[in-house]
Amino acid sequence: MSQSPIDTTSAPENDAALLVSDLSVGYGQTDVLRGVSLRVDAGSVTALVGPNGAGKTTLLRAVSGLLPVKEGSVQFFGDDVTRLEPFRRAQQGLCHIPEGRAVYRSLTVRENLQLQASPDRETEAIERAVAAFPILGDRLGQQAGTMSGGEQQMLAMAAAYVRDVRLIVVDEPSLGLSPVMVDKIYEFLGAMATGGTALLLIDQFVDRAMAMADAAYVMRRGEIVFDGEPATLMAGDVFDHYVGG
Ligand SMILES: Nc1ncnc2c1ncn2[C@@H]1O[C@H](COP(=O)(O)OP(=O)(O)OP(=O)(O)O)[C@@H](O)[C@H]1O
Repeated sequence: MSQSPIDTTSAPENDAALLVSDLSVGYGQTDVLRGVSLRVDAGSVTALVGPNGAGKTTLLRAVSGLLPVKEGSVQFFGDDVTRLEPFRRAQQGLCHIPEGRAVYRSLTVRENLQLQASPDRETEAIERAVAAFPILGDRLGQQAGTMSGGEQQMLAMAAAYVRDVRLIVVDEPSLGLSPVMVDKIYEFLGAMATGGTALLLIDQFVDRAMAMADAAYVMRRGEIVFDGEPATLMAGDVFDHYVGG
């Protein structure tokens, strides 16, 4: 087990899709993350778990640039993006799928996809999204907010598919969905991973997340307390030890 110290330098930096080093982030005067280090290897899946309020969402928001970093750095495929605007990170191939159904509810499915697509590639984007989630093809003219929760989540996930994405950071993709929908979402994530896209995944369905992960991290109270193999974390009472029952 290699729960500490975390070695973020074991491979050349350009083998890392994401390299987070000694990150401290907070809200106002309150520090939430303290000295967090984490790496996601290119083309691999990393799962991040931890109890409620541990700081997982805060980490993803800092990675995609939605929260300012107090100390430490974020590197994306070898480039320091710590101070880069979120849209610049997105242009470089970072896709953040936040918790909840991240769609423009008053726009149609087609309009949502067009907004996510690269300029001049809207038609291709819609074709790719429909190939991934055929149900969206029947709903192109429908207001996104009137679709079911699962359909909205598919639309949100399709954002990762309509442009050239190198790393997806995804926050609780299966929250509130039926088992069938969760299957579809994981099928999609699995296909993205097989295609070579790196993933950083938070999910309360720990078994599902760990089943597809190459690496696992546990966060508690704003600090990483475990990093290692998913199988190690899931063996015996290791998970309970780090995450709590
Ligand atoms: N906008 C905010 N302003 C102030 N504090 C916040 C804000 N958002 C989150 N926090 C606090 O930061 C801490 C970490 O929250 P965060 O949402 O990152 O945890 P999490 O691990 O994703 O939790 P969960 O699994 O419950 O979603 C919590 O104590 C939370 O109350």
